[in-house]
Amino acid sequence: MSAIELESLRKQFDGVVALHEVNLTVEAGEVFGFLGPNGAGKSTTIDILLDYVRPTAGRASVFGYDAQRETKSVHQKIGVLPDAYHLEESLTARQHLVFAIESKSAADDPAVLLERVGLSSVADRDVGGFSKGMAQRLVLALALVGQPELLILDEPSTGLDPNGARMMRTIVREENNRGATVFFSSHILGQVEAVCDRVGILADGSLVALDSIEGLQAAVGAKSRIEMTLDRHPGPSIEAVRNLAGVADVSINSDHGTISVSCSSEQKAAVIDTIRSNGARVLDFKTSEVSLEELFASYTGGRS
Ligand SMILES: Nc1ncnc2c1ncn2[C@@H]1O[C@H](COP(=O)(O)OP(=O)(O)OP(=O)(O)O)[C@@H](O)[C@H]1O
Repeated sequence: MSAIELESLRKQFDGVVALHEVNLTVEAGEVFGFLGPNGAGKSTTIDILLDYVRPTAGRASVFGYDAQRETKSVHQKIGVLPDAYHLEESLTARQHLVFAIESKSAADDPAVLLERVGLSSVADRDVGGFSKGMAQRLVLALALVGQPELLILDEPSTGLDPNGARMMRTIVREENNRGATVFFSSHILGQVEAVCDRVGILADGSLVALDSIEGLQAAVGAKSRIEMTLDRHPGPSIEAVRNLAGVADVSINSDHGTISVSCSSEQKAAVIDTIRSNGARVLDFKTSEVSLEELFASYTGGRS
């Protein structure tokens, strides 16, 4: 059974088409990263799954339940960390959790949830005085109430420090290990790369890529990045490098005399030879795997 199914989903706000005919299936048990530049349509998709927004056409379902017609059943399956949330300033973190546990008729222990998100020491403070990161941790704890089958996390790392980001990754893995599907939108691509089985990239309301990270790397044919330090400007050989088969991207940093090339692994030697053929000496070079960040830019035209 699929956890999320979007079928020809379209949303138009007045003059703006936020989603064009989006088709997507997220399988139960997956950790799925939903990526896209600002305004791509990620929050709109999540809002449709929760029935906060109605689609113009098409259908969205969660574990077979129609998001618009069977909203209550859908909500019972989902724990959500929304893009925008409201906390009651005069209530403590523990009181928020107690309330959420009662309203979901769940059996969670608030102390355990507070411990998991690192808020035990501030459990009884009013959340009015919480920092952005502390509030974000609390909202994550609220999303975990009732062991939902599907966790929807909209930009979960917002405001988190590096320890908080690590905690988030640990929780995503723990939740997935107990069987939950995790659907998570993020701009912090390292977060997605570290935990996701598959990613979908949305750009201008259309899904432009859908694959594993390795699959995306193979699809753009650019698995390696070479950074070279040269003794002079590479001159016309730069165009020759750009034209080599298997080269996806070339950028020059004139200030530092460095050039950086994304290419297929087999073309690394050809890239260096082409630079040398123009008389430039390669003083130093290092190679690395292309990051998801670069893949993202290549799919979205660097819009984010
Ligand atoms: N209520 C609304 N009324 C009009 N236009 C809207 C509304 N909500 C979203 N949009 C438009 O729909 C498009 C998609 O917005 P959405 O918030 O889904 O993007 P996003 O991918 O979540 O972006 P971000 O990363 O900035 O949160 C944007 O052009 C946005 O301006």
